[in-house]
Amino acid sequence: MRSPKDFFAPLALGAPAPVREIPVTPSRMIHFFDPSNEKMAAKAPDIAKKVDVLLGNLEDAVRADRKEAARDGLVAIAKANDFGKTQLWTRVNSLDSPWVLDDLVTLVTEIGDKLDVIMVPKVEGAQDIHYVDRLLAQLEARAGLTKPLLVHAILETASGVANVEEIAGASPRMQGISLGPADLAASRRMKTTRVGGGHPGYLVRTDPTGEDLNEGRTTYQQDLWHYTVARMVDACAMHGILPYYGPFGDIRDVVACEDQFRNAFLLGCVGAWSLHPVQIDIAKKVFSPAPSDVAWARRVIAEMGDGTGAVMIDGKMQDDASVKQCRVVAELADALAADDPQLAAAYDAATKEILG
Ligand SMILES: CC(=O)SCCNC(=O)CCNC(=O)[C@H](O)C(C)(C)COP(=O)(O)OP(=O)(O)OC[C@H]1O[C@@H](n2cnc3c(N)ncnc32)[C@H](O)[C@@H]1OP(=O)(O)O
Ligand SMILES: O=CC(=O)O
Ligand SMILES: [Mg+2]
Repeated sequence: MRSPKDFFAPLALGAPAPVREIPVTPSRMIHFFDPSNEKMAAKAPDIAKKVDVLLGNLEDAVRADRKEAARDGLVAIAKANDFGKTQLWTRVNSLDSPWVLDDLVTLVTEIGDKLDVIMVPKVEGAQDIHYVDRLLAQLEARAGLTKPLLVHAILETASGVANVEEIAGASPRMQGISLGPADLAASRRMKTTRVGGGHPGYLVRTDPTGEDLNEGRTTYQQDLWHYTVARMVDACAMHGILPYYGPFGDIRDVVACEDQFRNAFLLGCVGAWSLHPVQIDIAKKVFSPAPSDVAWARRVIAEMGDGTGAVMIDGKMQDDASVKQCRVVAELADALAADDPQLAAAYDAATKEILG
């Protein structure tokens, strides 16, 4: 464990100083693509215009015999394109794999100036972040980088969940954490066979209404991921980093995907992964606050004046605590609207309707 006095000191001579605040730029969807897949790679520059984050995936879902091709493909794409405000991230192979060392050495030295965040899978504890932290500092120094790379952990092992608070605070590079429900289910020996989402067998049932135990008993499907997402959100908020829902594997089921993303949004997540182009707009819609919520938040803020005391608005009591919630929504809306004239117009129109 680093002494608090040294927390913000560079970990290698010549490495850039770590950031003190994690930049809060839009990251509603982290769009995954396989840089070794020629069709997907060809689409990457166009997709980059529609997403907040483009992520070149080198880990699971890339065939073992395509790992080098994926790494080289990402280097080529990054060198050939300027993605403007769209962030470029990568997911490297896991720390126990034969590929990760070359992933990190190649990516940082070849395209370290183009990359924003390195996603590290299957993080078990702070020790994994410490390893990556030092190695990145050495590589940044070698590459002469002036901006430090940030690190994003995937929460997808039972041990990672048990240690999530120390992972979130392990390094000033920690940008955020994503839930990885597929590997987490396997690690926990859950009996699901899916990539994220719910399960019809995970339910509660109302009490019996008579002798027949099967008669008139409504069941309600429960959210398998509630506990982990909530715990991850708290760990991230405690350390000033950003929480994300991860993958939703049933690409066809755009309805349940939207539900899962919205649960995460309401609990505090800032984004989710898009695995297929069809999931990009779902994430954009869900992780941008609804115009009616923004209008309401702006109204509460306006009516609360200096933000203290209590007022009644449409029969609902508002005070210091609700105005703080409203500020979260209004500030997110302002940040997203700054780069999106259509969203800005929708927010202003809804606000005008209720504030005049
Ligand atoms: C548990 C985890 O680790 S999740 C994270 C790892 N998984 C991933 O990254 C998966 C990424 N996505 C994919 O591999 C693919 O989307 C799949 C396998 C799910 C589906 O692929 P396909 O069967 O080709 O889907 P589909 O036929 O609907 O694709 C339509 C078009 O979109 C393209 N496409 C599909 N996914 C993507 C993507 N993520 N990015 C860019 N283009 C894509 C396809 O190449 C195809 O192009 P074409 O019209 O020129 O042929
Ligand atoms: O990597 C993601 C997961 O769900 O596993
Ligand atoms: Mg995984």
